[in-house]
Amino acid sequence: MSEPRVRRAEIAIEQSHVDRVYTRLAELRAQAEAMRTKGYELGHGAQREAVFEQASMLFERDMMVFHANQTLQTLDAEYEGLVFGRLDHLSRETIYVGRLGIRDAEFDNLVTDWRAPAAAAFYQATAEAPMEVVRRRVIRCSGQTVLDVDDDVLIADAVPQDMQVVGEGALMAALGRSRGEKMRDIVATIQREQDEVIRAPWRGVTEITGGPGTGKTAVALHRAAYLLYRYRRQLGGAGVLVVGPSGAFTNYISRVLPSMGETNVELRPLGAILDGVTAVRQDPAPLAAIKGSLRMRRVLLRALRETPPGVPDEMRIVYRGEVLKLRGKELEKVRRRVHTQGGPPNRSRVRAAETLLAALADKAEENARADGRSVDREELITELGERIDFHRFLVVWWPVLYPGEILRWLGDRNRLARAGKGVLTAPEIDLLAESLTDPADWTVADIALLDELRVLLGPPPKRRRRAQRLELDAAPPPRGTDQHGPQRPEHYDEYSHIVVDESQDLSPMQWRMVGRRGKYASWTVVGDPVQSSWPDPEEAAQARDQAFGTRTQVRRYTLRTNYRNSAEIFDLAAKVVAGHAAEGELPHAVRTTGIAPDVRTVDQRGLRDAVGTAAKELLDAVEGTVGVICSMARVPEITSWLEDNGDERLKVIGSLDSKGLEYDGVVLVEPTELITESTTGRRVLYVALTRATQQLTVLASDQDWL
Ligand SMILES: Nc1ncnc2c1ncn2[C@@H]1O[C@H](COP(=O)(O)OP(=O)(O)OP(=O)(O)O)[C@@H](O)[C@H]1O
Repeated sequence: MSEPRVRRAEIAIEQSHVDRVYTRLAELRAQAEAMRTKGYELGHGAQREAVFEQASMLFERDMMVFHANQTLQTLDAEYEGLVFGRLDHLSRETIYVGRLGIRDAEFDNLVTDWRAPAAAAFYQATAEAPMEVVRRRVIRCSGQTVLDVDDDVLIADAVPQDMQVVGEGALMAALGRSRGEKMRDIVATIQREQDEVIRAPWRGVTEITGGPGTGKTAVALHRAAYLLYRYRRQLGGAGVLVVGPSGAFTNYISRVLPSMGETNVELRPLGAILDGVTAVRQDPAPLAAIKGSLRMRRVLLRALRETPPGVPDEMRIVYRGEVLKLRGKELEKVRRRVHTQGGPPNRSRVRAAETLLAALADKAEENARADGRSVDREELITELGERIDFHRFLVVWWPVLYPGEILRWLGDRNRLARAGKGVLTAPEIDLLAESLTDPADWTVADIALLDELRVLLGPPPKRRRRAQRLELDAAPPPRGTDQHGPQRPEHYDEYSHIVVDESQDLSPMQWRMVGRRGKYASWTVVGDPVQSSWPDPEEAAQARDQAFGTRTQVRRYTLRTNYRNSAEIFDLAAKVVAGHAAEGELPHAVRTTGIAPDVRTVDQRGLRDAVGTAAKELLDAVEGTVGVICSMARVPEITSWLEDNGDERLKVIGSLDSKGLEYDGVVLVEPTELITESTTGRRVLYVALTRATQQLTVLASDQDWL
């Protein structure tokens, strides 16, 4: 048979299996529906029964409905390409690999879940170590239709007469496909080096490093899905948290886990880790460096011990006809005494009352001594401690404190100078105070400070918590990959597994914030040191190790193949960091397109037209998305330039926000500006240059960046 006819025949064979799978899926769905209906009927019946019977019937109803709903949720996930692989073993046994396991009515396997041990050979078998697999086949579907098949022969001399082999390079085909708004899963083409990381043991810390486009993010997400499948009992209840650099990024990856049937994972950008407040604005690099530094912990601690603005600076109370008076300095001394005993201020009001009463007793004794009298201390303390005017004073003088409020105080330069004395330099104090004067709008770096303050202050009394919420921000916290995610208590800190993506950019204070959520967790940590924009890597490493706990075992993996960029594009990016990356730190790009990056010198006055033209050219040239990447400062301007374009595939994005994202075509505007905007500018430019899968146009008014 000719190659196209063989291919057609093989596609037809796979189509008939895929049809069986979808028929079975419909049956399972109908069964789950029926179970749910029956559960509800049981609930209605219960109303007529005696109380004891009623309770047990309602329990049974809840269990039935719960299980039915879970099954339906799994079956209803968007299974694009439910079946994507097939293994033909030496024993002539065949298994199909797919996004979930399905058995027929006789309990025979129709599809094996890709995470099951039996499917591991689909990713791990090679010609050198074939694991008894003669032929590995990737099946590409659209909806329920098989479009194509692609085979690898692993034991060439064991191919039976009647076994056909078609195609070449399912991976290359997948890599060449156009990109959409959201990242796709890679279950059909996971590579061996990636599979090893995905299936690594779950305990301790698994660290994944590698250059841009090596699939670190994809691997970390598949690992989360794998761990939940294999260790659901250990991990499922407490939950998995995935932390990404920005909302654009978490949105970009949001479809990957649901496409594998996992909805029980929370995705949160760094600006939305703290419940009740969401920040998207980034600080300029020098400011972010101050806010992220561990030194801020001392500054915050001192700030919250200061006298709150606006509290009374004198106390007067009448005791048995005599006025007892504490002046400003004396009150401050009392406040200091309470703080030096430690403990979060919101938990210290009782201690504050005791210390204040002791100071009043001292005062009364002092007065009495002058008149040659004596005072019964015990009596005074008991009597004043029960007085309403004493308590009225106490609540204003020792108010409940909220994180947002303390950070706002630091917008007052004098206050910040006192709190930062010997810790921050004068220029740092100027910069920080200025940034905190506009409190309405928190930045991403502020969130870690607010979270630190939350812990340092301690929880406000219960009935005040609502007020604290409003104090932080009225926006509801982002929850999970979708609304089906579990409802967890506020400031939940018992995740069983935490995935941190783009970890090279977490500041020490952010590590503390994330670490707090995983006191008992195992970790998957993804990063590329060469892409780091953090100025003090050592301090960050220290905070990071602390987040993991001291005796945690760390497993390290490095991915070395760049699957995103064409070799032509990556070559240019590599030039930009030459001398900034160690030998062997840069990955190897496997795909060539024959299209070199287009570097254009433009006149600054003509920039607007040049951007418009380049964007339009790329939109015409590629099928998927086009990103216009520029310095953070230029985003509003360029967005307005392209407003009239109207093509949904076109996005304008600032350099720092482009982390982790990718586009088929990229227009990179004024590369030198990316370098000068940040303290680690070359690395930021390197990140931006490695976002394109197919075509890259660089528009530069100078050649300094090269
Ligand atoms: N085995 C694979 N099969 C198909 N596509 C893959 C494979 N591995 C990676 N890719 C694709 O390569 C691209 C880059 O992957 P990913 O974003 O996970 O890389 P990364 O290492 O996190 O990159 P960066 O550090 O630059 O953000 C994605 O489009 C991903 O789907």
